[in-house]
This record gives sequence, structure tokens and C-alpha cells, in this order.
Amino acid sequence: MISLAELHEVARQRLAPEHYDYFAGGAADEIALEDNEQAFRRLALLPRILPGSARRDVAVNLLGAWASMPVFVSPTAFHRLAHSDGELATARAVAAARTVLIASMAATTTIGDMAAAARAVDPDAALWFQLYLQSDTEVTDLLVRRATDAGCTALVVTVDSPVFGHHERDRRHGFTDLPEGLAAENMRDLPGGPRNIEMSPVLSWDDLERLRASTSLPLVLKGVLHPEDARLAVERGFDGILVSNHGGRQLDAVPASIDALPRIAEVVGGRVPVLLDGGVRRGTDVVIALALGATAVGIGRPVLWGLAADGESGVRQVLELLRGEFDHALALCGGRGLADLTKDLVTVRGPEVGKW
Ligand SMILES: Cc1cc2nc3c(=O)[nH]c(=O)nc-3n(C[C@H](O)[C@H](O)[C@H](O)COP(=O)(O)O)c2cc1C
Ligand SMILES: CCCCCCC(=O)C(=O)O
Repeated sequence: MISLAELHEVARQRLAPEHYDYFAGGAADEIALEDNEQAFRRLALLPRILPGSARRDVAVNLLGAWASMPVFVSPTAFHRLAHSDGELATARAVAAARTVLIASMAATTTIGDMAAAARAVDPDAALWFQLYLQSDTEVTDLLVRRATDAGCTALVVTVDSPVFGHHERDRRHGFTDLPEGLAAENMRDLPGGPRNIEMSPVLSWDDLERLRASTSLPLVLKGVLHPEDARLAVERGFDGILVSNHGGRQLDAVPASIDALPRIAEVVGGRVPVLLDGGVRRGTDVVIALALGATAVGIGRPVLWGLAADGESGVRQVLELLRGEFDHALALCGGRGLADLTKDLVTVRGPEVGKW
């Protein structure tokens, strides 16, 4: 495979149509979904010349975890729909690539088993846990405890989902439940028995403060698009912002993640890491996002395509393709390291009339 697009095509052919559409789809008219990728194509890079070095250092420290490149894996649900090895394959592949995996609370494998699979490949594998706050605080606390015991070193709280997005592809297929034998495993062994994941509009900043007080792990807020929310998050002491429109699966009328990034990066002003996901498919997308202020970027669907195409090996291919493309793009931009990626490198496609 020579590009993520090719792996996507193989995955499309291998997956049952209702599972492919669950993974691929977005909300409503899928405007935000498409715009996430299109927005990168509206931007262009103005490379610098004569870097004077053949060495390029692309490792980055993300809240204490060393990632070998500024690309991490965003949380996605139900990996065993893509491949029978599911999240175990993903965990092994991401550990082998020495980057951060954000495990979904809606995984079809427990966080403990994912951690064990990752640590068998690399004892220092970096694993974070994604959380939807549950109105039953006993459940939230138990999940946090299990993630902590599994060795997760940060919690990523998804805050863009007061209600579940409308996915018309799923409705068309009547896809409402996981097939027999698959479950959101983290939600099974709970007081009172298995629970569904709840999305609640009742949650507020107070609930986040409560979580803050209950754990010493760094907390990243995922799904921030408004600069004012980014400012509030930093002022309230949260440890990172993940700029994301949930892969276009929640509110359809939102901007592409990359379009929302510059104002948020400006407001945050380097006080905490600003992460981004949505539409990252090429090494040049990574370069653009870092130049516009991201510390690192996440990928969601490409991992599912790799998994469906070829299990652990497919996920490894996805990460190594992006690593190679990113390094190549950095070299072509005249960069020697991440600090060379500054916003003057990015321009909007079209003539530069009057800009100089
Ligand atoms: C099938 C699927 C499942 C997802 N599940 C979750 C989830 O459980 N928790 C979450 O916070 N985000 C979830 N997301 C959103 C991703 O974390 C991420 O924001 C998005 O996929 C990034 O966009 P990309 O797919 O274009 O890379 C999911 C996305 C997809 C496509
Ligand atoms: C009610 C099940 C929740 C799974 C959440 C997965 C998700 O975030 C998605 O976008 O799909």
C-alpha cells in the first residue's frame, strides 16, 4: 500500500456495508466530515530553503509521554467490528510505532487488556483513556480507577457530545446494536451490571471540576472548537485541548478542525498542548497543523481502515506511511525539527495578490 487512501479502499471492500458506513459516516449531510479533508486542500505550504542539516528530529513530549512523531491515535469505538483482533491489534501496532494511543471508553476490549497488549510490545507504551462523563459518578470513578490501574497516563474527556449525533447512514442500515458476541467491554463489569454509555446535556464545568479533584492524571478536553471554551479550559487548569469536531459526527454545521485551530492556538498561547484531529490523511496535513499551532495531530478513521485491511500489520502500515510522509514533507519545507514549523509557512491557495 502506498497511501492511506489505498488502505481505505481495501477496507471498504472488506467490511460489511453497515459497519463500513458506521465507521465512514458523519452527521446529517456530512458537510463537516468532508470539510475536514477539504480544508487541508485549501491551504498551501510556503517552504523555506537551504536547511543546512540532514537530521530531522520529530519526537515530541505529550503530557509526559514521548511520542516518536507528532501523530497519535484518536479514540474510536468498536474495533472488533473492523477485525477480530480489534483493539489488541491496534494497541500492539501503536506501541510498535512508539506513539500515544487514546483508548476509547467504547472499546470492544477492556482497557486492562489493551494495556497488557501494548506493554507486551513496549513496556513504556503510552496509553491514554477517553471518557464520556457519566451522570452516575460511581461509574465514572470506577472507569477512571481502572484506567489508572491499567497504567493510562492521561484522561481525555470528550465534551462535544451532550447528545449523540444523527448518523443517517446508520439509520438507513438499521444499525443500532453491536453483533452478538461484541460489547463495549469497559461498560460490562459495573455495579448493577452492564450499562450503556450515556451522553448527557446536564453535564457542566462543575462535573469536570469534580473529575479534576478526583484524579491526579492530566486531563485533556476533546471536542473544543470555540476559542472561549479553550480559554476557560486553560484558566480552570485543564492540561490540554484537543481541537476536534468528532470527525464530523456530531454537529454538522461546525467548521473543519484545521479551520478552528488558529484562533484556539492564539488564545491558548502555548500554556498547554493544543492537539487536533479530523481529516488528517497526509504528511503535509501534519505539517500544516503543526505550523498553525498544533503540538501533535490525531487520526481516527485511517486506523480503522488499516485494521480492517490487515489487522495489526495494517495499523502499522498506516502509522509508518504517515511517519514517512511527514518526515519527507518536513524535509521539503526546509525543516530540521518541529520548531521550524511556524505559521508563516502556511498560506491560502490562490494568488497572493496584495499580501506583500
Ligand atoms: C467510527 C468512529 C468512532 C468514534 N468513536 C469515538 C469515541 O468512542 N470517543 C471519542 O471521543 N471520539 C470518537 N470518535 C471521534 C474520533 O476520536 C476523532 O475525533 C475523529 O475520528 C477524527 O477524525 P478522522 O476520522 O477524520 O481522523 C469516533 C470516530 C469514528 C469515525
Ligand atoms: C452509545 C455508544 C457510544 C459510542 C460512541 C462512539 C462515538 O463517539 C462515535 O462517534 O461513534
